[in-house]
This record gives sequence, structure tokens and C-alpha cells, in this order.
Amino acid sequence: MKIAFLGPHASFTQLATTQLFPNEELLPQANILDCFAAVERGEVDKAVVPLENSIEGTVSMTLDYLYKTPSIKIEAEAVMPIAHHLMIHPDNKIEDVERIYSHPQALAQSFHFLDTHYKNIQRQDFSSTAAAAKFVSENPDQRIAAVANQFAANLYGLKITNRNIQDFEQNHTRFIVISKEGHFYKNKNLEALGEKSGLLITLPEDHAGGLHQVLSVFAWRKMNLSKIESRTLKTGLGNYFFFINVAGEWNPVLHQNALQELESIHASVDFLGNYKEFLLEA
Ligand SMILES: O=C(O)C(=O)Cc1ccccc1
Repeated sequence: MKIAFLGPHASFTQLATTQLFPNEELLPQANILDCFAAVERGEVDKAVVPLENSIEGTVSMTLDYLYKTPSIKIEAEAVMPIAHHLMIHPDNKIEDVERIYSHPQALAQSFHFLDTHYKNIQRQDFSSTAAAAKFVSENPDQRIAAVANQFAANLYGLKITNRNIQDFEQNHTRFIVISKEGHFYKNKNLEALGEKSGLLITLPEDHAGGLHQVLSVFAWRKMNLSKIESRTLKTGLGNYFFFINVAGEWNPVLHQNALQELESIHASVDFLGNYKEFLLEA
């Protein structure tokens, strides 16, 4: 099987992907959009992308492409502890650094550390932490540093100057496995945390109590929502879609009826799947 992931090698997503798919062919992609496109075009069977971080919140690009590509479903979620380190080329000194590169989520998760210790140093977004580390290793003539993980430091031969720079000790990222088939991913070697369903919902039109009506479909059935997030539809200010997680195992009667009722109130629903959440190692 071919599995795409947000690369290059030694990205956090690769660390998650190797635990989820230890025996498959893993294909690094330049960014999250390329992961979705590779699945959509059938170049790979599945892809692994980050969805949400406990410090910084949702990875908006992932949510946007889940919405934009209704053919893509979710097969599993996986939660992994995240530790960020600041690293430089071994030929350089941290005092000389003028720019720090990383994935926007990593820069945001380390914002207070960077703001306290490297306040006047420019920060620049990169497609992944590992891409930033690779760039630093390939450009020893530039006064740059990267925020990335220990594996990236080892792989790209960088020197870690500051360890564990994330602003909160508890830092976890939730990754999703996406595919067109939406199979139910199973793995006896990983600890399963629970089961849930994922839905993308758009309200028919803006009217008083519209969201309440949608939520009541779940409420009176005692279906517990573990996440609800609104995201701009990009059709104008104030227009949103909602990403909703319903906790619990798939119950054919309850879930089917809830989906039918959502349809009957003219909410548009993309059912992303019913899937398990797994715990990964750092
Ligand atoms: O940039 C990476 O290495 C990723 O895989 C995305 C990411 C960034 C920050 C925390 C977790 C995942």
C-alpha cells in the first residue's frame, strides 16, 4: 500500500505515519494540499495529515481540504505527544541567527519561548518543521535556525541549542488517516482511545436558532459531541461550515436517523466516517 504524508523525512507527520503504517510504502509530500491531491488522484491509497494541536488548535488547511474534497473520508485519528527543539547548522552560532524557520503550528506552539528569548529575530513559515530543518542544513552560509524534532536534528545533522521549547508541557497533535474508501482502520498494536464520527455540516440559510436546530438532532438522542468547530466558507464574512465529532461507537439506527433528520431540516452534511482514535508514542 502507498501512504502519503506531510514530509520531508523526520516531520512529525512521518513519526505518526510510521507508527500507523510500519510496513507500507511511505511517500513524503511537500504540503497538506499535495497529500489530499495524491489521495484524490488515486496516486496513493491513503494519506496522513495533522488535524489539530492541543496548544494551537485546528490546522485550518486540513479542515478546508476536508470540506473541499467530499470524496475524501477519515479512517482513523492518532494522537502523538509533540516536543519542539531549536536547532542550527553546527558551523553556526545561535547568537548570529537572524531568522527562525518552521511550520506555523510549531512557531505558534513555541511563541512565548521565542518571544522571550529571541524577540527581535524574524520568524518565517515553512511547509513543515522537517522542511525547515532540511533547509537550515543545506544553507550553512545563512544565519538561520529551525524549530523541529529530535529526529530532524539527527537526520539533517543539526545542533540543538534549546530543548523542549513548546510553551506548555502538555503538547499533543491529532493526526488523521484519509482515503477515498473510508475503511475502518484497525491496529491491535496501538492503544485505542475511543471511537467517534466526523461530520461537516453547512446550515441551509442564516436564521435564528439554525445551529440550535442542528445540535438538537444530537442532543435529544443523547449523542455526545466531543468537538465542534466553525470555519469560514470563504463566500463572505459570517458564512461558516461546522466540523462536528460525535463520540461513541457506530449505532446504525441512531446515526442513520440523525443523518436523515439533518437532511430533513435542509442542513447539508458530508459524513466523514466513523473511526477509532489511537495513542502514539513521541
Ligand atoms: O511540520 C511538521 O513536522 C508536521 O508534521 C506538522 C506539525 C507541526 C507541528 C506539530 C505537529 C505537526
